[in-house]
Amino acid sequence: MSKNFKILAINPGSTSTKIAVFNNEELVFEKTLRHSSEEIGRYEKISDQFEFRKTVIEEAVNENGVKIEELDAVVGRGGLLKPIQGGTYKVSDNMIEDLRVGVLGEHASNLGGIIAKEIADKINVPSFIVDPVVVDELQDVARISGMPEIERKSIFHALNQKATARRAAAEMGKGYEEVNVIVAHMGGGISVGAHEMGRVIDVANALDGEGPFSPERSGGLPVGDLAKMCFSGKYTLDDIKKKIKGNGGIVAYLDTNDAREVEKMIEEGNEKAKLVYEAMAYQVAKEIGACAAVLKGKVDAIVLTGGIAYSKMFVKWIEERISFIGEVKVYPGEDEMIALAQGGLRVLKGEEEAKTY
Ligand SMILES: Nc1ncnc2c1ncn2[C@@H]1O[C@H](COP(=O)(O)OP(=O)(O)O)[C@@H](O)[C@H]1O
Ligand SMILES: CCCC(=O)OP(=O)(O)O
Repeated sequence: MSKNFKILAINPGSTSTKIAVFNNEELVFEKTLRHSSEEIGRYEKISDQFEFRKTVIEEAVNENGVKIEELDAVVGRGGLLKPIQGGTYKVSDNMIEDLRVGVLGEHASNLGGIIAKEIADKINVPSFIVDPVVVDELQDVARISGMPEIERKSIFHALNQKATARRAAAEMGKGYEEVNVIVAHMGGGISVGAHEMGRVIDVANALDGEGPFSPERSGGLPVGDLAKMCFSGKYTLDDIKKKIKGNGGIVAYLDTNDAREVEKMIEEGNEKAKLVYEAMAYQVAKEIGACAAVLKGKVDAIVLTGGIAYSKMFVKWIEERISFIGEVKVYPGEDEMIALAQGGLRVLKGEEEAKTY
């Protein structure tokens, strides 16, 4: 009989920490802890959230009757490393160093690898990351921004985008490498990617002022007005960065990062909440249209996923504008936890060698 591997999967997002334990691919338990903008806003830097996020993870493991010593591996969501290919990577000291300094910036996922290694090292088992947010498969033409000093970057929900695109392909009876799919992941951050035959050839950078605005990010902005704001003397660089990421989007307009609260406001007749929420759906739809052009109109399916895909109202607003492009598949939440476990399992079972960063 083949060995059973017990794996802890850790997924820090901008508005949540998701934790799961698997026995091979079988779920033992899963827990999602949501973090309000107020709770997250207390921390100056992402690295300051290390203790808080590690503690909630260890508590969840204990509360669900799993002993850390039983684990065979810990797999974390990969963060803002230097651009790399997709796959499973062993967490190494140089990776930890890049995640700590934020070589490509700050995001909660930077803590995924750091916490995974911290827990795994204590019990002498391996730690991995899978399909980090910096997976880069952009086609050359997509790298050109329009300003030579600035190159467009691939920063997105690679783990869930790839996992859900594979699921859509499987539902159509095909392999991921045989289909063209547009994936819109709608969580604390929003990314919309054009997947051509297994490669994400273009994607709006979910983190740094591209694409649709999101619960906590500004998305793309009119750059002339932004430049004026930057040099107005009213703001520091940190202030502007926070307006783009963390305190942007829905948080800036409505003071919450929780789409469910926005829906409550709308039910109570708040017209501003409705306008802003619909504008976010409008921008997602517009970006899906842009990806359809990238794929030259050859689109096998459009996937709507992430926490906000639970919202019937939001999904309907998007569908109204894009269903002419192709079949829309709605996968609320994410397939990230199982994708993390599977990435670790492939290595533990010797089916794949872990990549070195
Ligand atoms: N049932 C729901 N209806 C509407 N929005 C939801 C629902 N569940 C979660 N969300 C929203 O999804 C967002 C978080 O999505 P998620 O993919 O978990 O984000 P992240 O991983 O970026 O923290 C939050 O704005 C949350 O309010
Ligand atoms: C850094 C891109 C991925 C991202 O935005 O994740 P969250 O939505 O979890 O913040």
